[in-house]
Amino acid sequence: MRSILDITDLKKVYEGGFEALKGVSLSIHEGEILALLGPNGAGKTTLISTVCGITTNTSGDIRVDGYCVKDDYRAARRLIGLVPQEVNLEPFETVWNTVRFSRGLHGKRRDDAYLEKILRKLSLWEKKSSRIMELSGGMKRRVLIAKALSHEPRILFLDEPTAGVDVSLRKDMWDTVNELKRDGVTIILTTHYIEEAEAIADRIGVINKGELLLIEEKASLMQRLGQKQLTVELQDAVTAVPDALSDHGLVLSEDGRTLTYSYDTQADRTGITQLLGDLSAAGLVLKDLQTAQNSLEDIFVTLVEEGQA
Ligand SMILES: Nc1ncnc2c1ncn2[C@@H]1O[C@H](COP(=O)(O)OP(=O)(O)OP(=O)(O)O)[C@@H](O)[C@H]1O
Repeated sequence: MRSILDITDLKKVYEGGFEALKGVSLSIHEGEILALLGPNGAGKTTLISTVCGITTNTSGDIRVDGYCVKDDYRAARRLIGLVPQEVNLEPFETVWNTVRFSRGLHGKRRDDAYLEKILRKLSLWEKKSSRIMELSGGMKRRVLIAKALSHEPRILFLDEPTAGVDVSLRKDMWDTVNELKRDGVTIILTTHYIEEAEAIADRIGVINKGELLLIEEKASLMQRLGQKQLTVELQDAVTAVPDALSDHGLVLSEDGRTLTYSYDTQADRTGITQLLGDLSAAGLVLKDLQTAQNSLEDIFVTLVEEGQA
């Protein structure tokens, strides 16, 4: 797969000595959606800001389609669109002028047909003459995207695109992001919402305390780290897990009615057959069985906790 952004050993030490990025290396594949997950203060915004030239890196190398962000700033920056976390629009300006000025700022020739296409795609065409202050929060966020796309970038950074946005708007945003991907735009988004990464990302990177803990295909990550749980509902409550079942690592619920067994989905043997035999031999009558896959959230929490330990 062709990479469109290569970051090598990126370090950022802020004035005052705080080390926000401690040597991050990653490559972004052209056309993918990468979600960067991490708790508050992990370094996600710092990473985006250094790639976009808003802050300078202390050391390391950043190349956008081969162009060095330091030595070839203009060529590199032209390929990037940034949708910032904060809505930073001029309230009295119209939607149309906002995107037109933004295109001009990047030194691109006027192309009203292209801007119309972008506004239509983002369902903003009907609002092109409205002033920003007249728009809803969701529309303002879409204007930020239109602005970021105004100079036809190939990589779009979205810094927490759905922070504080209600559920239905969040889903709209995911549709928009997917559509941009279909148009060939490479997308890197940061998020606190694991469900967001789960819903739209092709690959997931986890950052904590300035370090990239992992970067992996979503599907393989979930399969590799995902455990499954088998929950057994008992006909009659028990006060403790019978001794004969102690090898299975079962967890008894507080009401004594359910036993939970965790198993590795990748293992050759899950141990379920043995468990069911032992349950029966222990005289327990089963009322119901359920299995559930660990969510990305469980995986993420475990990773960050391991990193902190
Ligand atoms: N200008 C600055 N000067 C000093 N420290 C800074 C500066 N900007 C950010 N930091 C620190 O760097 C760390 C990483 O911040 P950053 O904003 O990159 O995190 P983040 O992962 O984007 O967090 P959030 O999810 O809360 O936005 C934080 O501890 C933050 O306080």
